[in-house]
Amino acid sequence: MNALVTCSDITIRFDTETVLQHFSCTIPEGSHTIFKGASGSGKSTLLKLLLGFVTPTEGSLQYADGQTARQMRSHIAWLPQDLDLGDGSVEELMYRPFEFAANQLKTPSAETRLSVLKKLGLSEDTYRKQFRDLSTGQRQRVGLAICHLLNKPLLLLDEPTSALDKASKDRAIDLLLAHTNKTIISTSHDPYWVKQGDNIILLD
Ligand SMILES: Nc1ncnc2c1ncn2[C@@H]1O[C@H](COP(=O)(O)OP(=O)(O)OP(=O)(O)O)[C@@H](O)[C@H]1O
Repeated sequence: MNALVTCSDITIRFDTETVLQHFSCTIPEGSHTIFKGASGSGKSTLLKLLLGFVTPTEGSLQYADGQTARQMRSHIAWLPQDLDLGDGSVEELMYRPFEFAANQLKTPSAETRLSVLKKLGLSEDTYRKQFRDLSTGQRQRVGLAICHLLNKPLLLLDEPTSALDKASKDRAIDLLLAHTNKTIISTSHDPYWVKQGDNIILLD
């Protein structure tokens, strides 16, 4: 498989803290790559590097087609940890990402949005609720539903199963991982999710 992204000898330093040092990796196109490591090892920072939100102190990051991380953003669906979509109902907030010009043509119907939520085990009642009133696991599933509906070639998922029970994890795996030709890069401590990866990168 061709490399979608290559990290070469990357060091990331915040003030006096060195989060990553001389870190290199290759992420094949079409892989499910998982960054696995202890809390504080730099997993979320790596996803932010891939999004261009963090700049390496040393080293370089290259996407296959010569695009910068910032240019790649329109091809990426990102699920951050502790997703907070702000005020509004799930119904309203699921529209928001489709207001951006790059996503407008993909705007899903209410029927499609509901059907994806149901595939993740959420009900119509959840769809009508205020996002801020949802449990952490329900929020996480709304985020996964949005990532799925955005239908981007690259998914970045930060601890996507941290608040999910086994049945919800299985639904997320069926929706996002089964029969896909996308590249998925996730971070996880969860052995059940890590089993789904085909390129596991351990961080010290
Ligand atoms: N913008 C920032 N400024 C200063 N320090 C930061 C910044 N972002 C991350 N860090 C530090 O970098 C280290 C790694 O953070 P990161 O969130 O990448 O870890 P993680 O492996 O994802 O952890 P967890 O599994 O707990 O989510 C932490 O010590 C964190 O405090």
